Amino acid sequence: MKPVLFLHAITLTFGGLSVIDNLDIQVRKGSRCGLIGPNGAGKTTIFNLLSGVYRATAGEIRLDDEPIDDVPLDQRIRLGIGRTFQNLRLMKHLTVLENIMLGQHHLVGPWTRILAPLGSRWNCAWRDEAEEVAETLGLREDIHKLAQGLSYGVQKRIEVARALVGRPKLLLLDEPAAGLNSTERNELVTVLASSVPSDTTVLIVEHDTDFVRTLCDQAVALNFGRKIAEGDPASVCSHPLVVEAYLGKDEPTYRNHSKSTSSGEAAIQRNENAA
Ligand SMILES: Nc1ncnc2c1ncn2[C@@H]1O[C@H](COP(=O)(O)OP(=O)(O)OP(=O)(O)O)[C@@H](O)[C@H]1O
Repeated sequence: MKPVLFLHAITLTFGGLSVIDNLDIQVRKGSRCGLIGPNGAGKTTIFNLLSGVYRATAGEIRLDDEPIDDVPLDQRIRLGIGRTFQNLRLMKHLTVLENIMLGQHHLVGPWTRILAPLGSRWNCAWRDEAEEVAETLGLREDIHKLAQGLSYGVQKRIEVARALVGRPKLLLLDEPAAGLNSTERNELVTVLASSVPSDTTVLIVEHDTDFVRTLCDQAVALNFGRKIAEGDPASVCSHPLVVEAYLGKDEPTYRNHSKSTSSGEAAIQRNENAA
């Protein structure tokens, strides 16, 4: 089967500095693919290449066998590429439902049209759809609350809902578990597993390798913009080059890798070996 997402020989340089180096990645349709690697490895840069923020210096990106390199940023959503962000980007003065509905702009029109049916009795297919997505992400009881008063975990789920309501064929989740406590993280795994349609392909940047092992069926590890391992998540997370990339060669008892204390089968395994 042809991959739904195909990156071939992707290179990106900034002022002569190579950030992504001759990278090949293929992702199967419907896969939940984890993208892991230490800080600065190039993970978010890949998302920025896919969503059109950056253009590769060389190489080719295909979605559903169509090259997308020339498609401008504001048209990528129409190709079916939806994303969330490492740092929350919600309209905090709007309600949960309003925030979610804003993810329908490419399907419905400008925000004045999207939000017009709120507070009215119109039958409105897109409002109903946003409410359904909210329900599947466990947001039903908060739907009319302002985003700004809600917990970080709930706000993270609103971002996922806003991306999902745009009916993406490729969903990019940038560190969905970052900043969540273990209860929120487990809830997120459960709602993602049940709410994302099986034919939606999901690429997940995440430092929390337990999260990746639980949710994903495929993983790719990067370091310095290069692929250092790929395959099933358990093997990738424990691959010697991945362990070394996260922990370094000479620090076997390291416990607190910068952004991800819980992360890392790699980290945990190394600690256990050292104990
Ligand atoms: N616009 C830019 N100009 C110059 N360098 C950049 C730019 N964007 C990213 N980089 C560099 O590219 C490298 C990869 O950054 P990126 O944010 O993709 O890493 P990451 O793997 O997502 O890291 P983290 O886990 O910390 O988010 C870093 O060295 C970063 O400084």
